Amino acid sequence: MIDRLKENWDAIKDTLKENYDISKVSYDTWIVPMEIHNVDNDQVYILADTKGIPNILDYIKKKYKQILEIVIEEKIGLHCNVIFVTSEDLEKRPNLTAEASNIVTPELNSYYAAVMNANLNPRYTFDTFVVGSNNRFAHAASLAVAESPGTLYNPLFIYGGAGLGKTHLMQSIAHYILRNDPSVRVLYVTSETFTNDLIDSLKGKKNAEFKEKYRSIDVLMIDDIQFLIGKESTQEEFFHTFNYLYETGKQVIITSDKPPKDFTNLEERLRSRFSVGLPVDVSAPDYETRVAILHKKEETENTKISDDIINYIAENINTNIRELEGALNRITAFKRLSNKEITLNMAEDVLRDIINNHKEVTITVPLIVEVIASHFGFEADELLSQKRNKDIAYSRQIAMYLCRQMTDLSLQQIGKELGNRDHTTVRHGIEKITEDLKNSQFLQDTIDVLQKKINPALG
Ligand SMILES: Nc1ncnc2c1ncn2[C@@H]1O[C@H](COP(=O)(O)OP(=O)(O)OP(=O)(O)O)[C@@H](O)[C@H]1O
Repeated sequence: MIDRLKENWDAIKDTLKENYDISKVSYDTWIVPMEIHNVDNDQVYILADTKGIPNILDYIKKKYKQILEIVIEEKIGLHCNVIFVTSEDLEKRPNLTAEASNIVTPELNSYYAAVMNANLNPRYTFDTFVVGSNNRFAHAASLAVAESPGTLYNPLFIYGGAGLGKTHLMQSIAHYILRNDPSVRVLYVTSETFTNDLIDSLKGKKNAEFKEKYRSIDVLMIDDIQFLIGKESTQEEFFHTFNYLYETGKQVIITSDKPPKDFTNLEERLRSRFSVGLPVDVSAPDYETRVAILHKKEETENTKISDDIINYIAENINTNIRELEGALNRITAFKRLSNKEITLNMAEDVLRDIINNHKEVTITVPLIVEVIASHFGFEADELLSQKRNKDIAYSRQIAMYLCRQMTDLSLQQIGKELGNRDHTTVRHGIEKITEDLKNSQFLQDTIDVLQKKINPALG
């Protein structure tokens, strides 16, 4: 029977995803890591990943036991009793045959339920967030908002480059609020979900449902707002949702890859709304913070990697925390699979492609200029010169646009490096390309090709 169950395990998970109302984050967090541990007559032992969260097993049981039993019966005809176990249970009692007992208080239970309803990643809490010089201010502001939502900084606008902890910080606020009071209605969505919900509501004439979902809450968190900008009807609806929540004293938290003032085609009224609150930035962590993040990750994953490997990773991956974690994950997986201690030489081998890729993607203005000039058949010097020839001038504006997109430089710095131009000229160039992109697929394709040439890792 265990073989049949194993063969059908993926199909069982797919059915759960398709036929039961499980959010993507819950599915990815709880269902995906589940494995069959054992089958004893009609007792099915399932190994669940508790992510190190104490007492969560009871919650998993309440939520998924019954539906798993139904789907297992449907798929392989086994009328069974599902029992969840954890790897810690198995370490302590390898021949475990009785259900692991976990006591969960009603308060904890309501908190876990609220975390699920709000769409939160259980890992993204203040406890697991490392504070360094790159995020100290953003962290302090987030904590202040968590302590008194809707009163201090509204909206809180967290901005910064990819993989630097914006989502983690934003969700930490939600966890903190819910831990204190699980009845607070918190909702985390990406801009994409917001847009899709709006489109569905327009198609199905379910505007009332949409409004109910987005206006009946106390804390709304919208991730990566830059993807919403420029989509006019979505932007319009967001404006109304935002106003409604703001005027009724509810907290809004937004993340973005850039500050409000840099949204060139963000409607003026939205930009001024955002400016009422507090914009805080997160930047790339320094070496000490990178080491601390890696140690924190070791601690939460309950693994131990030698310090020279941790230092090696921290020295070589310095711009993106997601990549930093990816490197550590790779070492951990390698250690688990090979079942032996990893030396620095082995780690260098295992991480060679990540670290080399990482080295290749140091993007500078001269690199961007070089790529654009050779793509359009000019000399790099011509792009930096004062020549006003139409093609050169347009390529220069593309360079301004890509420098803004692909580096962290300010308008002033870009202007300086692009032949000592004024920042207003740079802003104008970026606005021109942004505007043209709205109507030209050809320009969009050109920009895509150039970006991949500048940063092959994007290919
Ligand atoms: N200060 C930190 N301490 C611990 N982990 C961190 C920290 N900052 C980021 N991380 C981890 O790095 C990963 C990426 O972070 P996150 O998804 O929050 O980045 P982001 O800024 O929202 O990225 P993107 O803009 O690409 O969505 C996550 O796994 C997160 O837990």
